[in-house]
Parts: sequence; structure tokens; C-alpha cells
Amino acid sequence: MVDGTAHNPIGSGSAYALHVHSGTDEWIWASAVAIAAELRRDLSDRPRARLLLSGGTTPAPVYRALAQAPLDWSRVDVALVDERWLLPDDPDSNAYLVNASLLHHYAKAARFEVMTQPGLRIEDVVARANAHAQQPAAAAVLGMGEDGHTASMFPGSIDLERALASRQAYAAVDATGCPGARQWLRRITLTPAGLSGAHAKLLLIQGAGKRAVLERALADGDVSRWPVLAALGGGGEPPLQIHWCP
Ligand SMILES: O=C1O[C@H](COP(=O)(O)O)[C@@H](O)[C@H](O)[C@H]1O
Repeated sequence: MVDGTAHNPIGSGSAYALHVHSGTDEWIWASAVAIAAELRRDLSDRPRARLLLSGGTTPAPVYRALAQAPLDWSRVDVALVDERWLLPDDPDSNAYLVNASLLHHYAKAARFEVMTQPGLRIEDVVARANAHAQQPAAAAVLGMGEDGHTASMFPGSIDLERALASRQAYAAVDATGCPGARQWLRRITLTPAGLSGAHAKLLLIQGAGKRAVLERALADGDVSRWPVLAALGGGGEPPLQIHWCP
């Protein structure tokens, strides 16, 4: 494990811990065990625990492993770090991914707060997400794109600065300007303000390409170029736990 401070835009202190795993299986199980430990910790001293999950192409195997953790899932609220402006039954939505990969085995008993619903405007969705975010998260599980985006905070997008500066936990964003957002330009994202209350933050990444992106981001230190830096801890916040494998 490597501890690092790098250029931390948020404050001083240990900003991250890098856990290097030898291969995919170890990465899957270590990440799942780490998330389960955070849930167990919150469940031991409060009635309910909140888990924030990302979508994308990376985390599904971790969620499938996490579903097998013997926790009191009936006391767990699962919510999303971000969502594309799609309904939960759309296979390209992050809700669909979480539903398909996590909500099985023991985790079937969890309560899943989807963001989007037929008839709700994006402003309503954000208002509801902000109301739910009053409950601090036991853990926020983040991903990172090859462009350095995390959640739906995309470098070069027209709404990035507004999301970074938001005092609300969630914001509606237009990701126009960043090709990494692909065709899903309208999105809802957790903001740095929303992330700051999480009791633990994990970043799950795989592959040499993403490791190189992470190292460039840490060396550069500019959160506008590398929104993943918004996830760094320090200054009293828990360090970001980065789980990586080749
Ligand atoms: O669009 C998104 O991308 C990121 C990273 O996804 P990946 O496919 O590179 O793993 C993801 O964390 C986020 O939730 C999602 O909306």
C-alpha cells in the first residue's frame, strides 16, 4: 500500500492510500471486503447505513461479490453517485447496473433509491437526491474515466465549475464539451460537497491506462483538468482508498 499527499486541492494531510492488487480476482474481493467493512462499521453504531455507488464499465464484478457479504442489508440504503438522464429500466443507466449486479443474494434486502422516475423533472430528481443526502454515507464508491472524470464531473464540460463549486450534495449537469460523457450529456452528479460527508471514499480502477491517468492527475493537482482529484481526502477528511489492479 502506498500513502500519498500529492497536490491536494482540498487540504493537507494524507490524501489517499493506494492498494495495489496483483490481479482482477484479488481486486474484486479486496474491494468488496473493504466496502462491506465500511457498511458493517456504520451498521454497528446507527440504525441504517448508506452506500453510494458509481456506474460505468468497471464496478459490476465488485458489486456481485459485495452482494454475498453477510450483512444486515435490510438496514442498508443504496443510492447512486451519479446517473445519466435515463430511466432505471434503461440498460445504459447506472441504476440498471446496480440493480443487475448488486441487488441479489444477501444484498437483495437492501433499499435501493433510484434517482430518475417517470414524470419527474431533473430539478425534482436533484432536490430528492439532496434531501436523501442528509443521511451521511458509510461509503462512496467512485470510478474514474480515462479522461480523469469521476461521478459525472467531466473535464472541459460546461457545467464542471458549477458542480465543483456547488454547496449542494447533488447537481444537474450538462456534460457538453467532454467527449468522455458520450451521448449522455444530461446527468445528475454527486459534488465535492456531497462527497465530503462520506465516512469512507473508495476509488475502484483497473488497468495501466487508468493508473497512468491517476498519476498524471496527482502530479498536476488541477481539479478542473482532473475532476477525480475532488475525491481526495485530507484536512480531516478520510483519505481516498484507491484499489487498483493491472
Ligand atoms: O460515466 C460514468 O463513468 C465513470 C467511469 O466509468 P468507467 O466505465 O470508466 O468505469 C463512472 O464512475 C460513472 O459512474 C459513470 O456515470
